[in-house]
Amino acid sequence: MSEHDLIPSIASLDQADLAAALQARIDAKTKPLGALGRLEALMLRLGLILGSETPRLEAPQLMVFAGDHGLAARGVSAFPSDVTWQMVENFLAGGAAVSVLARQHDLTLTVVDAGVAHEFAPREGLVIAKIAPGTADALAGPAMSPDQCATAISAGRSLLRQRPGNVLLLGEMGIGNTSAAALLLARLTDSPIAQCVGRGTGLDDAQLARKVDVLRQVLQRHGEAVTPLGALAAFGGFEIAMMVGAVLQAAAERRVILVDGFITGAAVLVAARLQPAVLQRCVFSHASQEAGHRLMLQALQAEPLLDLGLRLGEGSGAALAWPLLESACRILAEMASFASAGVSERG
Ligand SMILES: Cc1cc2ncn([C@H]3O[C@H](COP(=O)(O)O)[C@@H](O)[C@H]3O)c2cc1C
Ligand SMILES: O=C(O)c1cccnc1
Repeated sequence: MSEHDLIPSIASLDQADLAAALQARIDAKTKPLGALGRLEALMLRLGLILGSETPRLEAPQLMVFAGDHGLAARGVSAFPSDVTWQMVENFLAGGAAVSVLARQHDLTLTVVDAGVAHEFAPREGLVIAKIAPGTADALAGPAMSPDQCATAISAGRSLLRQRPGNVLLLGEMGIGNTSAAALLLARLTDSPIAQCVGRGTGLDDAQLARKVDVLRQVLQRHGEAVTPLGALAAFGGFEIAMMVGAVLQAAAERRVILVDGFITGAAVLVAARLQPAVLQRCVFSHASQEAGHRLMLQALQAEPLLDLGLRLGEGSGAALAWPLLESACRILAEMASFASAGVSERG
């Protein structure tokens, strides 16, 4: 498949008239100018993405992409790879953090096996789209072949096409995937690896130093992998590549993309390097505790909504931020203006 067929074109949302109308609507509401703070920027963004002064969020899809990483065998995570499939079972059984939050907020939760090293019994809420049982060790060779990378992106796009609604909430699970995300961040922003690496599932100081050392070697081994797709194939993982496809498709369909933490951010970074207008469709849920996320947010020109010290992933931050999007839409639609409520304007 050529890159042209793989990557949809995504137009820039330049709608000066709608932006002006939205701003006037926000400013006319019964409150001092700007008093709803960053919620006002969120209203503007949602209005522009959905092309309406009174945007409505429909059938939100929380999709958790899961995959295993060959590099995990190098000791870059505090947990063993088996936790990936065990947590997939936990998501489906309703016991994980993201399961609880999805239930609380009526979000449709779909878990996607993008490449977990485990055979799952088919059941509702699980999509088996396995590219392979885990990526290869990125220190020994590329994590995936160019073909596998293209297949994963394409699968992410078609999964999105089949889902209803106009909001995608991104989540992921994959032991070792903070390493893949850090590698992508370092390569695509040309940043020192030490600034991109964090403790992930909870490495101590010595383990963190070892992780930095392993990742530095991986970067050296793949010095030629400088394009977004080249870096994605070199570093992995399947769940990240599938999210790249889902993000591109969601953006092409003008859905709102609610981005979670460090790993989903890496997928958005790759997608944005392929199609910069993707970023106009994104809302960033939170600032993660993972070191490197600050740099990633800068690269994504993102102002996250929450700062709760989260470092979990799964889409838990996206699910927590979801009610703010609902509030933004309701305020645009339902809050009175000075004129409609008969409230005196500023003297
Ligand atoms: C029980 C458990 C539940 C999780 N839920 C998300 N993650 C998070 O941790 C992993 C990334 O960290 P690292 O790169 O250090 O392996 C991902 O699977 C991520 O979603 C979890 C990790 C654990 C252990
Ligand atoms: O920010 C995240 O997404 C994150 C941080 C640590 C571990 N897993 C995920």
